[in-house]
Amino acid sequence: MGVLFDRVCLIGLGLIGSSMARAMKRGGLAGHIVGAARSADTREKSLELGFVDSVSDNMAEAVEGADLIVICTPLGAYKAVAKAIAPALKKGAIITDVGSCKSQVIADINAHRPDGVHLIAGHPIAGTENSGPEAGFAELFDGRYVILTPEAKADKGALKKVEALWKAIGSQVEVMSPEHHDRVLAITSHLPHLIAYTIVGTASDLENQLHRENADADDLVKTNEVIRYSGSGFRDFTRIAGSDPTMWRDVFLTNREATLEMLGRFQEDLVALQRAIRWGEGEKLHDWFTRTREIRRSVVNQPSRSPDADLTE
Ligand SMILES: NC(=O)c1ccc[n+]([C@@H]2O[C@H](COP(=O)([O-])OP(=O)(O)OC[C@H]3O[C@@H](n4cnc5c(N)ncnc54)[C@H](O)[C@@H]3O)[C@@H](O)[C@H]2O)c1
Ligand SMILES: O=C(O)C(=O)C[C@]1(C(=O)O)C=C[C@@H](O)C=C1
Repeated sequence: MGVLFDRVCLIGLGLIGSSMARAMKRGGLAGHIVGAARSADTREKSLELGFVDSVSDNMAEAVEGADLIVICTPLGAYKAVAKAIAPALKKGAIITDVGSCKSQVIADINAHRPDGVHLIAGHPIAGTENSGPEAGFAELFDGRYVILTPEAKADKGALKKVEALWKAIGSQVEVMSPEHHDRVLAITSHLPHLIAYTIVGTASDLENQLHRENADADDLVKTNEVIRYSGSGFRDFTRIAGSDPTMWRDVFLTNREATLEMLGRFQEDLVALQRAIRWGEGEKLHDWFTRTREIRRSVVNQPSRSPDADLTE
């Protein structure tokens, strides 16, 4: 494919930033990759792993001369990042990002974006529960969707370049409005994480309660029952619930409205199933589970997805 951007600056060298850097190195897509990270440990590790050509602890210095800037930090850092880099951005540079929510992100960046600097916000629908520079890998985005959410007035040339980059990385690009993205992802990604965080926390609370109730009994439960008796269904939830706390705190605070809307719908359906169990409505339960089994089968049969890589451990 060859070099698409002479100088790329990645801000944040965690799972997603380091995976993008690795994928760009694999394809020879960037002339020079500079990584900005606050911690000396991350900077050293990133150089050692070889997915960046240089590093800096100063975001403004790092973006100097960059043609593409990719913000790969948790969402709560965006405002400060956008403000810090604004004075150092080159005219014609393109800012993009990988954040899990889009409407707020665009507002945060636009508040400081200088004239003549383009913004094409984006979100790769690929990840794991791990974080940090060592967690990344070049294949993370292979065959996966990347959603770009340019504003209607966004520069078409800049959109084409960011689209070309993701395609060269091996992803499928979809373009949609930021608002639509945030509603879709609220149900397909944000709510599932909230449910996983809830169920694992609830199980742990219950376990603590049992410990207290049985404290003087002969059959005192000594080992961690959440771990000991977890079937693979519960283990799948614990994988998701092991995701980065900072990242997910920021996702829920950023995509508040859409998440609350989807949570409301989910609660209605949960109550309907609760009622079906109470009243012994087997047919209703069976119909519901038949429909969801079909959905599961169509998900794993999607040509662009490797069967369970991201659905189970
Ligand atoms: N993890 C996923 O599955 C996934 C998938 C798609 C998109 N995303 C999005 O990607 C972004 C990064 O997530 P990640 O999984 O790579 O996280 P990560 O924790 O692995 O990496 C985040 C990086 O940002 C840096 N950072 C944190 N706070 C900062 C601050 N205030 N200023 C500057 N740098 C800061 C960290 O030091 C780290 O290098 C998030 O916005 C997230 O919503 C994550
Ligand atoms: O596989 C996982 O661990 C993920 O949760 C990845 C996942 C998702 O929900 O699909 C998580 C957050 C992102 O913004 C994109 C992808």
